[in-house]
Amino acid sequence: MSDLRIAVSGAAGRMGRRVIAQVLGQEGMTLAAAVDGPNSEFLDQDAGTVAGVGEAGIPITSEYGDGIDAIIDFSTPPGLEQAANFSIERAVPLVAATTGLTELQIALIDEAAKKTAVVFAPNMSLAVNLCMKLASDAAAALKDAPGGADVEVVERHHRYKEDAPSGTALHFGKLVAEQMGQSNHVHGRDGRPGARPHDEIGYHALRLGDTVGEHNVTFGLLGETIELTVRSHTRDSYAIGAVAAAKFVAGRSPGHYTMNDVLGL
Ligand SMILES: NC(=O)C1=CN([C@@H]2O[C@H](COP(=O)(O)OP(=O)(O)OC[C@H]3O[C@@H](n4cnc5c(N)ncnc54)[C@H](O)[C@@H]3O)[C@@H](O)[C@H]2O)C=CC1
Ligand SMILES: O=C(O)C1=N[C@H](C(=O)O)C[C@H](O)C1
Repeated sequence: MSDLRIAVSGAAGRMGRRVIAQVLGQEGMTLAAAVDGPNSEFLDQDAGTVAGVGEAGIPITSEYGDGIDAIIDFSTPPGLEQAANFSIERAVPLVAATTGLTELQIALIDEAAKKTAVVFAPNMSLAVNLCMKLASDAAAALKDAPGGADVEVVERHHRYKEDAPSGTALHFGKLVAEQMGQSNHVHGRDGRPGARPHDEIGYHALRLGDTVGEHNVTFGLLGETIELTVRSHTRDSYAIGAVAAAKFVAGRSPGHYTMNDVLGL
């Protein structure tokens, strides 16, 4: 069987470099393209060298080429648009990992899923996706807890992160709200907001040094508290999940697939 040819979007970024390292290190997988922004200082440089894993023979470019079996995108909202448009034009399977997208950009991913197989997830890590399931289960069990359960989501990331709260924090909140029905999503608190209504999920975004990524979901009951915490120590936890997702979507029927599908959760 021939190698799976992967294009990495956001190739010179923190995540792109780790994805390239994974792709180059895996049997049965080839780096077919390394795409970064049109103004990237890394254009024309070797993708493997930029990733710190030795020469790959693939230059970083601003355009996709031919012969791509799947795209893994960890870039920026415009980078995701470019990747999704290419995926739509060529029916190339897409792993969409960029967060902080607009409704229009999400609609573009939906369009791609009509043409090809797509995994669109704010977090590709095994531990985080398992924690999402646990949070959903906890929310279902606590839905009718006596006195009610207050849910707060706290996330910590590195100082360079551009969107807040994280896509993962928002997804935790969505999963909880699907079970418990909260319709009010509050971002931080200030002044005198008054007593906390039950119909609310609070989100709090911390930006600290080089923190890779941490999420905490707290269920506050009357008399006791439950906390779920997941910490990513290395970006490889996301890169490994993304590469597994690329293997999963390649050659699969069009449609949206989840990380639960990929990871068998
Ligand atoms: N779903 C997941 O598991 C994870 C998602 N992310 C998300 O991935 C995204 C990237 O994160 P980082 O690597 O930390 O950011 P970064 O800022 O280090 O890298 C982004 C890269 O995208 C490049 N870029 C800009 N325009 C582009 C274009 N048109 N086409 C291709 N590339 C382009 C930039 O030049 C840069 O090299 C963020 O949205 C982040 O939230 C990050 C980690 C895990
Ligand atoms: O920007 C990051 O670093 C991360 N972004 C994702 C998000 O916004 O949820 C996933 C992970 O937490 C790291």
